[in-house]
Amino acid sequence: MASLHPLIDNGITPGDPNFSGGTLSCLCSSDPVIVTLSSNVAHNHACGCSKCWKPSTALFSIVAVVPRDNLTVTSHPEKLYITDESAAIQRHTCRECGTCMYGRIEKEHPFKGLDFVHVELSKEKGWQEPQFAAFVSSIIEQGFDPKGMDEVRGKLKGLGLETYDALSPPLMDAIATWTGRKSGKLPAE
Ligand SMILES: N[C@@H](CCC(=O)N[C@@H](CSCO)C(=O)NCC(=O)O)C(=O)O
Ligand SMILES: [Zn+2]
Ligand SMILES: [Zn+2]
Repeated sequence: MASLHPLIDNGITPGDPNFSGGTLSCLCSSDPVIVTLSSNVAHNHACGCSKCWKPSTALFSIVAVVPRDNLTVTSHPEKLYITDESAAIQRHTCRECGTCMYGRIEKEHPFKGLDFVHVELSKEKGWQEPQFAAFVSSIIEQGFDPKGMDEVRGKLKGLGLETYDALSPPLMDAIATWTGRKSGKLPAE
């Protein structure tokens, strides 16, 4: 079967709960963009959506969040551009190597304040390991044969990753809570 993602194809290595951050580098062989994170990430997951950056051979991205105040571009910010200004998550991508260094939400949104990052861009060990697989059915939209979905879901479950066709229930509940409060159907916090 095609690679799910190189970080998980051969099993999942648990992260270190005491890990306190590190650096992400783009794939340019010279003058890479470097992003420094001052904390570990949270909600790390495999994402099958068409928008998240992933290695060209992988079916899924591995993407996590970090508070935006914990993220700084420490080298070559001038190489970054936003791939899709209209998307909720504005993905700041290296214009030379095409690597997404972080995704930031600027509009009103339940996850505003969190940046989306890819820990495979770091040499350090200890980042939170993937917790679940999201938007699994979305790989079909990108050309994956629907007949192979049982195998994909089976492989993800075998790795200990529960599979969802949106985000995980706690994240979907957080989105719905935000929406309910905004409309007034739920009391304000
Ligand atoms: N089927 C679509 C789904 C795209 C989608 O909604 N992606 C989610 C998850 S990205 C990280 O988990 C999302 O919130 N996207 C907002 C954005 O990317 O701006 C597809 O595959 O394209
Ligand atoms: Zn680059
Ligand atoms: Zn995604």
